[in-house]
Amino acid sequence: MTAHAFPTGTILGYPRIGRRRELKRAVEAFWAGTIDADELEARAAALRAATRERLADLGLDRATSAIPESFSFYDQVLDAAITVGAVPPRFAGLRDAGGGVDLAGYFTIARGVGDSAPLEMTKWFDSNYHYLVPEIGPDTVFTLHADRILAEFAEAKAQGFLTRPVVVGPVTFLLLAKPADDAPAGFGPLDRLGDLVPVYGQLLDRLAAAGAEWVQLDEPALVSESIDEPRDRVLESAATAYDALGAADARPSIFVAAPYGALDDALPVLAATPVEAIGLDLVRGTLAAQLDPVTEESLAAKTLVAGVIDGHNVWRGDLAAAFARVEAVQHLSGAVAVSTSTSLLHVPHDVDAETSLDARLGSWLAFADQKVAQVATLARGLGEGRETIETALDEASAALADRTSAPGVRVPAVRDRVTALADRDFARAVYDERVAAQQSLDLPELPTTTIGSFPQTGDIRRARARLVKGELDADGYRQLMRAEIERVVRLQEEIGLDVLVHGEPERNDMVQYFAELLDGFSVTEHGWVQSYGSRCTRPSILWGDVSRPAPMTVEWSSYAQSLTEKPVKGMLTGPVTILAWSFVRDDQPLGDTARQVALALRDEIADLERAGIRVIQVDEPALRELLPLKLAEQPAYLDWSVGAFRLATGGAASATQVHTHLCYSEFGVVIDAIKNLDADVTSIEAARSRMEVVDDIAASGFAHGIGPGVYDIHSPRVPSAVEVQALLERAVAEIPASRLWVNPDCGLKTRGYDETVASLEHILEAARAVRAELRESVLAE
Ligand SMILES: Nc1nc2c(c(=O)[nH]1)N[C@@H](CNc1ccc(C(=O)N[C@@H](CCC(=O)N[C@@H](CCC(=O)N[C@@H](CCC(=O)O)C(=O)O)C(=O)O)C(=O)O)cc1)CN2
Ligand code: MET
Ligand SMILES: [Zn+2]
Repeated sequence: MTAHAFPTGTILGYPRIGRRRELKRAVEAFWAGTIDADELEARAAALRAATRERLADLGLDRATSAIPESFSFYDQVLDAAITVGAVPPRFAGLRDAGGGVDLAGYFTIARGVGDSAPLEMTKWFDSNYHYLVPEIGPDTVFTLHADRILAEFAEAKAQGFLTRPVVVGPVTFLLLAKPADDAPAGFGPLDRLGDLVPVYGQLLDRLAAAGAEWVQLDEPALVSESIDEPRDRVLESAATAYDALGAADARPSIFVAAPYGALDDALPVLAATPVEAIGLDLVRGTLAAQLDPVTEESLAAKTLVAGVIDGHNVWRGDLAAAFARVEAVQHLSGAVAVSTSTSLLHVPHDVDAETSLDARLGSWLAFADQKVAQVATLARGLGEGRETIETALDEASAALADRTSAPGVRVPAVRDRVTALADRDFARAVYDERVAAQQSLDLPELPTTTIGSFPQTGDIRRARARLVKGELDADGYRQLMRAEIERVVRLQEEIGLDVLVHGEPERNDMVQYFAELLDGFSVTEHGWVQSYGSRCTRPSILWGDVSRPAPMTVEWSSYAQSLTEKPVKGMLTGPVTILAWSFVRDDQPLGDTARQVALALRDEIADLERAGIRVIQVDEPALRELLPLKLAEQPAYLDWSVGAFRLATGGAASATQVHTHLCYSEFGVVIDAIKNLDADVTSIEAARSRMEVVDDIAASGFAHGIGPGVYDIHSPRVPSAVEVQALLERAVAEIPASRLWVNPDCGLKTRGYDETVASLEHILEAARAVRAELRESVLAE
């Protein structure tokens, strides 16, 4: 093969949802049946074309593979699964004559249909992006379906671009997969590497024939030590895969990207393979101080793609330091390129779209477009000399200095309160004492509840949009939300739930809502970031010291409680999750910031108690997400994160039942941390993995209340009562009924009312049936 020069500036990927969420709207319109597949394809193609032009305008080269083809209709891991033909048998009927699946079929695998549950969804490394988990068994037949990848490359070519296809690499693909249901014990997807790699080989072959000069294979799994596979085997697999792929004659040059941290011992392994370029995350990782001579020699012959612009955060940052990092890499290889540390998928499109943002704050920020421009600047410095970019470096340094001294960044009263904290602030009374005090709640066996949100209807969102636009005044908005709360409370009473919620209609998002009410945060208007599929969030920006000027939730919760005799759960988002789903200041340890947020929540809990709220849930769905990928960093993280939760809840009276909620599975790894949260009741996601997690819980000795989810709220499917009953029976077999709660996997905000009511009714029916079974078995004894 001919060696191709790598472009001097590139990015690992770009947001695909569209500057105004055009893709979300198109995809949802297709699901709703208001546009057909051709129309959806046309809109997606227009979006891709606009993205390429934009990236070229921002300074990425049109002709040298600088622009990545990183589009996806739903998820890049699902795309890879479809590309290699890994369609689970339950979806075999969706395949066409050639074995591929069309767009409708693709979405069906993502979202489920009838009795066929969708692929499981879980967090993509330590981000708030969710991927679909491929299911691989011993019999999965890998066959190439490259039509989409080839079509997008050809589409770019016709537009006058030579782009770089991006695909999840084979090792990461298998490491992120789970064994198919019928796989024998001891089987792991990685066992199939030898069968999968030839299909990637065919893909490279086809891309070369189409004229691709470079292809990017993303291998973030090589960075993570939190992977259920011995490290030796991971490294061996990387060597095997890239030796094999590299050996082909007809192939594009291979760029292996390793975002989300340092490659560490995987760097020598990749260096020893024939791949032409390696991407290093130099924001999270640093270059190893010492590399062995063989590795040094191999690296000298490769292109090193220096990921120095942070793809995971929105700060404009220290551009001069980033450039120095690029220069340091030049000691290793004569061929160095500038890039982002990760795909820009995690950041919004454009700061300039934020016309209401404080200008001073805006000058400290860089969203995707600004980051692309930063890459282009550094690439120019690399090619033409540092002096040609001196002004840009100085301007970034000045913005950084301005940030340090701006009002609100350091508030003495907030800092003094954190400094004064003592051990007792992190602990409640012992659990048994709390259980006794909470008897007054008078709950039945297997108490039923929901996770907090009820469907966010178009009416609710439109009301909020009108409030923002000034078409509805605060009082009118308040009346509409109160009407919604009343409706939700009545509905829960009719269905027969035991612990009610107010339904969270007033929340645009469970983090943004609090960010808008706390000092130290700012929010954006258009700063959308894809969370999963068509769902997006607008992460808030935590730039200063955090404090609570006034109560945030008391009015809504106490109104809901005034409507019913049943306990209404107060609903707060926990400190770790507020941090995880915001863009957080990087000028102090996260743990310090977490304590500030925790104190604000602690005051809110005290106010809720005073208002007569007896059950309070503090959601921490992101506890697992922020767990560092490197084992050595995990204990310190678990210490500050668990500490922040305990600080937030530590002031609650014994009679107040503190709940927490976590979703996105893999609880095994954080089960001790969950225990240490010391909540009275913990609800977790379990339905999509059919209660697998119950084994982990039983084995861990977890001894507080636990509600493994029985309804997968990410899918439009309504589970039958029989199905829910089977899940509950599985749970009762492992967990004492006295500690078991019955609830969905997560909040219901993305569901419609019809599905919600039907599903909750089935859940109640199943709970009653299992309660009856329990009574019978007691009588029988
Ligand atoms: N931050 C965060 N991260 C999270 C989660 C989460 O809830 N929050 N949950 C998990 C992921 N799950 C998610 C579940 C749902 C949504 C979701 O529903 N997002 C909504 C947007 C939510 C929102 O911000 N809503 C706003 C703005 C809504 C909106 O789009 N308004 C329209 C106007 C209203 C209309 O006419 O419909 C507009 O701006 O154009 C509001 O309600 O006020 C969406 O994609 O559609 C996102 C993530 C993990 N990570
Ligand atoms: N209380 C929140 C809700 O029900 C928890 C969501 S966790 C992603 O929506
Ligand atoms: Zn949840």
